[in-house]
Amino acid sequence: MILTLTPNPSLDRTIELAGRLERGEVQRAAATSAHPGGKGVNIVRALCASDIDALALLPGDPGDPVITALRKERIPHLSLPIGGPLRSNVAITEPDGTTTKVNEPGPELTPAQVTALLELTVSQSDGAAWLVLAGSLPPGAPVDLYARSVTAVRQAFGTAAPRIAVDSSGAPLAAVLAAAPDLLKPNAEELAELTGIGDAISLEANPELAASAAQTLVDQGVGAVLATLGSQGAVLVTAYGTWLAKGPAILAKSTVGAGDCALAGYLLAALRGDSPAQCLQQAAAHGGAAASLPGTQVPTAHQIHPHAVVVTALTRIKEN
Ligand SMILES: O=P(O)(O)OC[C@@]1(O)O[C@H](CO)[C@@H](O)[C@@H]1O
Repeated sequence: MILTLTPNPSLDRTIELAGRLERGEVQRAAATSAHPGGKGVNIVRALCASDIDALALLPGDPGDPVITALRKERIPHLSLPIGGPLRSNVAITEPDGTTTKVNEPGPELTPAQVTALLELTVSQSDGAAWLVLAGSLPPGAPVDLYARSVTAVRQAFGTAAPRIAVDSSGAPLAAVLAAAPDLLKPNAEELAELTGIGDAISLEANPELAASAAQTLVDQGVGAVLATLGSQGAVLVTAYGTWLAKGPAILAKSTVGAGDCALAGYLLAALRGDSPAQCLQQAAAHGGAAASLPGTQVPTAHQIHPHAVVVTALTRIKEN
């Protein structure tokens, strides 16, 4: 089973425009949609679409639109009531795939609610294969919440603890490095910010540079780094080697949630015991399929084509 924690979930509203976004103008939406979101929620939606046993943990009252939608969509979840509304995030998409995203900060959690969320995460980790700590932290959550979660889960279960993946950004991502998670899933921008190497544009344009930035994280004790590089594919760096994946060119409809689907692809491949290169291939296939769908829609099995993704070993240090 794959467990995810999303401390700052959202109702993701997507507004599709028929033309370019014009700043300062009144424009009409061609279509709109709303889905329960937040990175860990998207990962569970993507895993369920591939028939993988998964559970999303999140704050949220039973009547909150996010929780209501999760129930309606039959997405397995456990929510912790917080006595107030979750946030709404807005994505505006243009016909060429350009997406403009505005994310709210989220509701303020009390120290007791943060503790309850951490305790729920530890108790639900019993028997899980993976725990994914995902997204930004809401106001009130300490910046090292993910680092504390890694430590608490490992203390509780020792060698039987789930492997732990982190998909976050900024200070919470930097703070978790000290806890040496098993997997990090940064995009190019997050990787550049975390390592101080290059920037989003240079890392996407130069996967070898992205791989060497990711290598610095593995050298610091992170188990593996899956770095998604937008249309340039993805790289995977582990203690066993470095691989680059490149999928066929796609017409992107919405990149929102594509990184989450890439991580879901990696995890489902890891769960079935695939090699690192195959996990990367599945990640790139999932991510590409998600980007070709509107909004935060997740792909189903027949929309995902791992064999169309070419994986190249950049370095191979040890057999595994
Ligand atoms: O504000 P955060 O937590 O960093 O990101 C939240 C978010 O942008 O991430 C998902 C896409 O990855 C969306 O479902 C959601 O709106």
